[in-house]
Amino acid sequence: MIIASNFKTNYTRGAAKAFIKEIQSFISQTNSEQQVRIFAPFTALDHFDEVSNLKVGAQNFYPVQSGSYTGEIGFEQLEEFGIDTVLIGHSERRHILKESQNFIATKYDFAKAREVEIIYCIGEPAEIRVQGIDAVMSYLWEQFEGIEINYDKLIIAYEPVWAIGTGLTASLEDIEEVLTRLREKLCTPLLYGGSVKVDNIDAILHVKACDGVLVGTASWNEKAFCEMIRIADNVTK
Ligand SMILES: O=C[C@H](O)COP(=O)(O)O
Repeated sequence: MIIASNFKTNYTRGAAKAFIKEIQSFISQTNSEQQVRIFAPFTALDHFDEVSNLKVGAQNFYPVQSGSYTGEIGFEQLEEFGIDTVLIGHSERRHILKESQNFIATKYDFAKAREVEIIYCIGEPAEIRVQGIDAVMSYLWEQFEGIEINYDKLIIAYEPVWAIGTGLTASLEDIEEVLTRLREKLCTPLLYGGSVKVDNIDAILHVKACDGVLVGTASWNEKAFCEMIRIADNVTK
């Protein structure tokens, strides 16, 4: 399964390095088979010791190799550190940074052309959720506009906006219903994100169509993140 941590706007370079080192040694000692991803801030990107099933990725990028885009990070800067996994479409970029679906699709095409792994995030806000599953699915499918889903390095993360950083997790039934409906059209791994923590990860990973999790807040603690990886190791599907 895929167990991913998104640091968001947290962790200094030094703290991120210490975190990644601890996760690497946990994976090595336990021979964990999980595919672990850590999306660190740009300032923390670096060359890290090789642990085959752990990758450090980028939370964002500007869709250029390099150029005159003041304040942005292009692929040249990611390639320096061998970054080959990126987040695209995260709700905080859609809603807070106002990224349009058109711009998200441009970023997607750019990353796909460079053959990197993409964790593509989708999710509905609360006002859509209350309208029921059909409204939720229409909203989610709109977030695939311009996205070529037949890409072998694509992973989808379903993250209801109202569940992100709120402590409110979607019910297991809701997660299962959405992931099952996505599965009808997508053959990529499907993750759930939104207030995943040590106490609920086991149940979420047991949801039939769920191939892993994208964790924010609860992963910002080495011990808790290691515990989540350990729990995932005990889930057999
Ligand atoms: O990228 C991670 C998601 O936004 C989930 O964040 P959260 O675990 O703090 O709810």
